Amino acid sequence: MFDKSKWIQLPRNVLVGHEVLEELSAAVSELYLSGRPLLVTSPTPNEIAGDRVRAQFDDPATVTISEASFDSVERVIEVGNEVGAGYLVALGGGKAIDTAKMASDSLDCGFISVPTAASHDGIVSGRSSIPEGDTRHSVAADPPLAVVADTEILADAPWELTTAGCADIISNYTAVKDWQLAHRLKNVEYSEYSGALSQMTAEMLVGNSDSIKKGLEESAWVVVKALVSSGVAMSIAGSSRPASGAEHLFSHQLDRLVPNGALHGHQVGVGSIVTEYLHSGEQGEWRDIRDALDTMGAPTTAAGLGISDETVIEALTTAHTIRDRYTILGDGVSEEAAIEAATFTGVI
Ligand SMILES: NC(=O)C1=CN([C@@H]2O[C@H](COP(=O)(O)OP(=O)(O)OC[C@H]3O[C@@H](n4cnc5c(N)ncnc54)[C@H](O)[C@@H]3O)[C@@H](O)[C@H]2O)C=CC1
Ligand SMILES: O=C(CO)COP(=O)(O)O
Ligand SMILES: [Zn+2]
Repeated sequence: MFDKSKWIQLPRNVLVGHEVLEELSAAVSELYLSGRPLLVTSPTPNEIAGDRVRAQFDDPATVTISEASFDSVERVIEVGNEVGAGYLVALGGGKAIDTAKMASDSLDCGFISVPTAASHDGIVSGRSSIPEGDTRHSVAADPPLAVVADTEILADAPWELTTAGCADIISNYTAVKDWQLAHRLKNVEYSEYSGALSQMTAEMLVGNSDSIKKGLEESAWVVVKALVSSGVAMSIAGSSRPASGAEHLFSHQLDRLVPNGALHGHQVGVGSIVTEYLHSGEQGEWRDIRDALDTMGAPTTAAGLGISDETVIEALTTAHTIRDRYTILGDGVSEEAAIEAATFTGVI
């Protein structure tokens, strides 16, 4: 008897484009939500667009957080209960969105994702990525009910945030390879649709790299569409596997070793160069990944990330411990192998 079943949760409304922020309340009223909106944001995004969001609602409440952590999630839940929030509006980068995403699950209310930077593919995903001590949790959470991505705001954001988003997408190449490897070696469930969508998203972004240029609003358009598509791949998979492999473990480890270091997307991009080398060797496609990152203006070296060579090696040799996710790092890469891979690829 066929007894497989699955839920795929996706947003109902996705608005992308010039000045769509002004359509936020219209997108919300389409969702038949009730109650008081609670804006979950961080200081800079609040300054940039907080008033424009608040102006669209009656009696909105605001909570400002400074990091993605379980404490921040608790704070949002507390404020949400205090003000009787009917739904959350997450305004900001990945940290504000992840925090709101997880809090909305506990508050049992929906949330709307309003990214102010095209810097990560958690804009749409049904996962929340929260560090805790020596580990990082990729927590299942409902995806946003709607996404409102205003390309004017995204294009005005510092350019490195957009190149970080590009790198987060390019890292899908190695994430999918790690997922396929785990499927072959560890019988991890693999979704052909999700894997293909994730890979195609990376290919399309690289194929459109000519239109990704500083100062062009069209760049924000191209990148945010890829971020949405990658988030959908995660929702189809029901895990972050299609967009997070060994290169993400490397980045999560860097976050522990160098708190407040480089941007998430930039770290996973550099990680991808090395893990692609580990997958396919000297003649493999690591040069294509490096060149694509370089063309878009994302870092390709330890120096570009502002970290030491030693930190890169420490992160590479310990990244496999961060979570139970089988990747090309297996049960650990030796120091010699890590130095060889990072040196050959020019990362150190
Ligand atoms: N849940 C998921 O599926 C995913 C989660 N993530 C998570 O997202 C986080 C990374 O997201 P980021 O956006 O890189 O970090 P972030 O949220 O810390 O934002 C980076 C910086 O950009 C600032 N910023 C945002 N919009 C701005 C604007 N328009 N102008 C000026 N400054 C602006 C923020 O205030 C912050 O200082 C990580 O914690 C990562 O693990 C990343 C990918 C997927
Ligand atoms: O960053 C992500 C995908 O780009 C989410 O991945 P994690 O589950 O590793 O946090
Ligand atoms: Zn990522």
